[in-house]
Amino acid sequence: MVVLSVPAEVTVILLDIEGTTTPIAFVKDILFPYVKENVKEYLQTHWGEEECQEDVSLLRKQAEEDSHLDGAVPIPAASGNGADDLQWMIQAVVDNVCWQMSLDRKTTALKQLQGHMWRAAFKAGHMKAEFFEDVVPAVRKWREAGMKVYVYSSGSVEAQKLLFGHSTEGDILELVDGHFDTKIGHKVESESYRKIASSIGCSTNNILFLTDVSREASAAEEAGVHVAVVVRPGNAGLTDDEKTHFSLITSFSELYLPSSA
Ligand SMILES: CSCCC(=O)C(=O)COP(=O)(O)O
Ligand SMILES: [Mg+2]
Repeated sequence: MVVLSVPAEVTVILLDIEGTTTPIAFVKDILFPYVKENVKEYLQTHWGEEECQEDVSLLRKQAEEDSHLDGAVPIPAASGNGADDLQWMIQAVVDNVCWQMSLDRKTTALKQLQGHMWRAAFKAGHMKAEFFEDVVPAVRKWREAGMKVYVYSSGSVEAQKLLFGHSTEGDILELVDGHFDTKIGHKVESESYRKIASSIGCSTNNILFLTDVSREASAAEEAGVHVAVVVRPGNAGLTDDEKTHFSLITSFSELYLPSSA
């Protein structure tokens, strides 16, 4: 087995979700279709609720910022003119959400609504999050060795907690010391990793970030974070340069912690 030695200065392991702890197929074939298929009904049912109105306001603000983009779908402000107006507005939100999802956008507005929609499905037991089989045993081992384990995903913190709280491995939320999402910044921006280190109370070089996306790995690396790119079935391929530049692992069991020897 290939082994990647974790530098002695690392005290925090920061985990991406999609393509790292969890198969991309679970996100693309289960989580995302659930949103596309149910968003209209969800909006119709929850429209009058404060949380839903906050989600719509955030989506509208995002739509304004996106107005220069090709194919962008605007969300009009409510005119208050009866049922037809409401249905028209709901349809605009549905179209906007579907447009964003067709581009796999990681906006906070989209991720917040998705998280709220998944909540009902997870809590009712209709969905269980999949984790690669090496994840839970490795995370337990790291924690026993004194490592802190954090999650940084484009999925909202609420959605992350749903996944870890309702997984095929049971409720594994207690294995995570904390969560970060795009509210701290985007995963392809190095400043996000500096902010995460500062929020945890460590230096960037105390963190090892595991991700499947090389642009995220580069951003983290630029901030001084140690990175390993995780190669899982179904993940996007890497270029030859990326394969040479980054440390690669195919399973969390390939990480060797000197402190756990
Ligand atoms: C709480 S994870 C849901 C997956 C998701 O919405 C997503 O965008 C995955 O992004 P990641 O940063 O985990 O690759
Ligand atoms: Mg990922």
